[in-house]
Amino acid sequence: MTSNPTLAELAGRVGADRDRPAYGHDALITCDRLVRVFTADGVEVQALQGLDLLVREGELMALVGASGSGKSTLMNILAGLDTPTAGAARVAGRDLLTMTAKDRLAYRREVVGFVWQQTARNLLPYLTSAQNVALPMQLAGRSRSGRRVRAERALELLELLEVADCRDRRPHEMSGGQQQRVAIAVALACGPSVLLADEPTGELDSHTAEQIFAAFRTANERLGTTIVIVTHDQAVASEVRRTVAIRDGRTSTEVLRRSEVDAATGHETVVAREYAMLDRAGRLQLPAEYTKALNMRDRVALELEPDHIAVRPDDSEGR
Ligand SMILES: Nc1ncnc2c1ncn2[C@@H]1O[C@H](COP(=O)(O)OP(=O)(O)OP(=O)(O)O)[C@@H](O)[C@H]1O
Repeated sequence: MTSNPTLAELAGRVGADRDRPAYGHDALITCDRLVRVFTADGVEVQALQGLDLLVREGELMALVGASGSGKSTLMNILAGLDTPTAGAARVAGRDLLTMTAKDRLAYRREVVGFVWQQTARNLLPYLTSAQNVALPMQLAGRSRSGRRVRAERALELLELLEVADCRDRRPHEMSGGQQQRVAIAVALACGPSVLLADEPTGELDSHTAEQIFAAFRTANERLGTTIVIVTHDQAVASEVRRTVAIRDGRTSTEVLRRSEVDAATGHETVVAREYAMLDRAGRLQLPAEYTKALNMRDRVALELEPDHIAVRPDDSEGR
């Protein structure tokens, strides 16, 4: 490293920084230092504290985190139901902070689809499955394409999600798992760029939860829809290639999984690796179990090595 850069070198660095593409320029979902503060009874709660997240087009990913870590707050913002206090959030080129009420309505109808935990919140009780799936198309002004075309698309989606046999049933005539599959079809009706699901398997047993997860995967693979699922269910979380953990209103760690094929046996195994998120200010959240194991608190010692940075317990005592 040069300790005294020349003026030309400094100018070169500034130029390189300016030409670097903006954060998240190629992502479908970009959250940049997202903040959401709630005030209840005069007390401020910082639900999101500068959260950074990038999701690329076509991803199927899970968000996990303890109760109260900010998952639902983030989902409500991405769904266009709530507005952040500060920071930036963009989905499919739409700026979620500056959208007008009219743009927000169009965004909710055309860009995002959602599936909630409570099966009852996803479907209208007095409509059949086919009518529930056709309704968003009608509301989005696709009536010009005609009732028959909407009914055909509704049936196609119910077939894709393997609940075509439920097309004439109302929600109370179906199991929880069937209702959630129909809910996914409703969420996909207008061909959204992003499908958001907040604990979609929370009310289901583990076997049904697996089937619902398979339905999300089908939607992701066959329709190319980008899907973000909030879940407490470790089994569901480990089914996806990427799981991002949220802690205290920030993304903290990320697990990436990839398949490896053994050249000799041809066996495929999934290898998982955990990463910590480094934010744009250089902040890093160390997993609590790591810091506890080495009794690290308040201050740690850092050393820059040629190919890594070592983080050691505070050794300043007695020096
Ligand atoms: N409307 C609100 N008014 C005041 N505080 C709120 C509001 N919504 C959420 N919070 C607070 O913000 C924090 C994050 O809540 P959030 O619901 O996003 O967490 P979560 O990770 O989804 O939790 P859970 O897994 O229990 O659903 C919590 O401290 C919560 O009490």
